[in-house]
Parts: sequence; structure tokens; C-alpha cells
Amino acid sequence: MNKIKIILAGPRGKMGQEALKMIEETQHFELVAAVDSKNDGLQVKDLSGAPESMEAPVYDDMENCIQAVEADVVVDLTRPDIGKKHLELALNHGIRTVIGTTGFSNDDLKRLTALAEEKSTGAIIAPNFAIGAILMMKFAKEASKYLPDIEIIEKHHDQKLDAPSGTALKTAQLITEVREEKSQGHPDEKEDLEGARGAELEGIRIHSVRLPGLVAHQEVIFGGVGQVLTIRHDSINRTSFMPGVRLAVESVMNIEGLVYGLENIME
Ligand SMILES: NC(=O)c1ccc[n+]([C@@H]2O[C@H](COP(=O)([O-])OP(=O)(O)OC[C@H]3O[C@@H](n4cnc5c(N)ncnc54)[C@H](O)[C@@H]3O)[C@@H](O)[C@H]2O)c1
Ligand SMILES: O=C(O)C1=N[C@H](C(=O)O)CCC1
Repeated sequence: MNKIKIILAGPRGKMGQEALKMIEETQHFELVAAVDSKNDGLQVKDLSGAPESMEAPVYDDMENCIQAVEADVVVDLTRPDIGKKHLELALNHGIRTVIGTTGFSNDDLKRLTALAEEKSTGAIIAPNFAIGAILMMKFAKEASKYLPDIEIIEKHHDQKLDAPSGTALKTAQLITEVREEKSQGHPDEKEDLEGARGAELEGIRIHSVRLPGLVAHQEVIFGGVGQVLTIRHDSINRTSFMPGVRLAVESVMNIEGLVYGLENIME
């Protein structure tokens, strides 16, 4: 079996360091290069937190990297503004891409879906790679048919750049596929302090907590007459995301067009 040749963007990040270990441990994966915001010309093994045996070159620019090495898949674990740029670049070169980076708007998704189709190239944007989080979203979608009054509380570490989280947005979007739009709370309610009721997506309130010590956590709370249902998921460390990254890399080799959400490729 031919190895899947990977370019990893963001190798020094919290997710990037885990992804390097996962790639090294996966026999049918090969890291052919990394894209970092600095360290152009170094080897991946020279980066802090990288496995000592990784002999792939580091580039500080995705375009240069794609021109220089032969790759099957770009994996991006960087930051919202960069992830979009890298996906666009990779698609324009016809290279399959897995994006774990969050912060994509509906307009971004529409534009990039059209580009992936135009280039007949596979891409996966996964707001959350953890299997438990996918199940939490799936169960929340199901529960919303019966208990349509819903609030989401997502909690992340305080280095996160985007709010609400990609997972919270995806959860709310999945719910809107089966739940009629409705307003929640008292019709006359008013915020005495702006933001007290959180953000809103088709009536669903989303509250974002950012604190040191947290990793990635979400509760979807359903209120009914005389009862409350809470569906909760916790990633307690970033190894929780790696089986999903592996699955996405394997799956993107066999798809055309853009898939948004790992639930669409899980059996
Ligand atoms: N989909 C998921 O399951 C999942 C899980 C965790 C994090 N995330 C997302 O993944 C992204 C990364 O998260 P993190 O916690 O590792 O963040 P991080 O801040 O630890 O790492 C981001 C890395 O990107 C690098 N970077 C910045 N600009 C770059 C550029 N131009 N080229 C290459 N690298 C560049 C930074 O140097 C940094 O090392 C975030 O968007 C986060 O929301 C997704
Ligand atoms: O650490 C982060 O940042 C995470 N981001 C994703 C999101 O925005 O949903 C997934 C969980 C971790």
C-alpha cells in the first residue's frame, strides 16, 4: 500500500504537535513537509515538541511548499485567517485537504465548496475530530425534535481565537435542519448587560466560556415542561482528536468536493 504523503501546517501548535506524533505512529502516513509561520529551511525534527526522527523540510509559505514537494494531502491546524488561505491554495493546486482549523463562516463554506467542486478535489472541514463530540452533536440533533428549547454552553482554553467554537456553530446548524425556528425565553426579556443572553443562531442561544485549564467542552441543554436534559462532551486532552484526524486523511483520498463535518464520513 502506498503511503499517504502529508503536508502539515501548524506543526508547533498544540494540535500540530499531537498530529506529528499521530503521523509518525501511522504506518501508511508519511510527513513530506511542514508549513510553519517561521523556521523556513529547518527540518521538522528541529522544531520544539516534534519527534526527533522526523526528517521533513519546513517552509514558511504554503505556496512554496506545494511547489517544492509532492503531496497527497494538506492538513491544516493553524488559525482561522490562515486555514482559509491554505485551503484555497491547496484546492487551486488540486491537492486534497483536511482542515481542523475553525472560524469558517457560512460565506466561506459556500465559496470553498464551489471551489472544491470546480477543481474536482476532495476536502474535509471538521469543526471537531473527537468521536464523542460527533455523537454529542448527533444526539443533540435528535433530542431537538422533541425538546426544541435549547441553549449551548461551550467552554475552551483562553488561547482560542474564534467564538463561538466551530463545534457550537455546527451543533446549532445541525439542530436547525430538524427544528423549526423559534424564539426562546420571555418575549419581553431584555439584556441589562449587553451579551448576557449570549449569541443567537435561529433562536438557539450560544454561550462561550474561555478560561485557562479548560481544553474543549460543550453542553447542549434542552428545557421541557418539568424537566431538563443535558448532553455534554469533554475533550480532556488533544489526543482525543487524533483518531478523527487519521480518519479524515484516509477518507479525503476517496472523496470529491468539500465535506463539512466528520459525521458525514463516519459509518
Ligand atoms: N477540529 C478539531 O477537532 C479541533 C481541535 C482543536 C483545535 N482546533 C482548531 O485548530 C486550530 C489550531 O488549534 P491549536 O490549539 O493547535 O492552536 P495553536 O495556537 O496552539 O497552534 C496554531 C499554530 O499555527 C501556527 N501558525 C500561525 N500562522 C501560521 C502560518 N501562516 N503558517 C503555518 N502555521 C501558522 C502557529 O505558529 C501555531 O503554532 C484552531 O483553529 C482550533 O480552533 C480544532
Ligand atoms: O481548542 C480549540 O480551539 C478547539 N476548537 C474546536 C472548535 O472550535 O469547536 C474543537 C475543539 C477544540
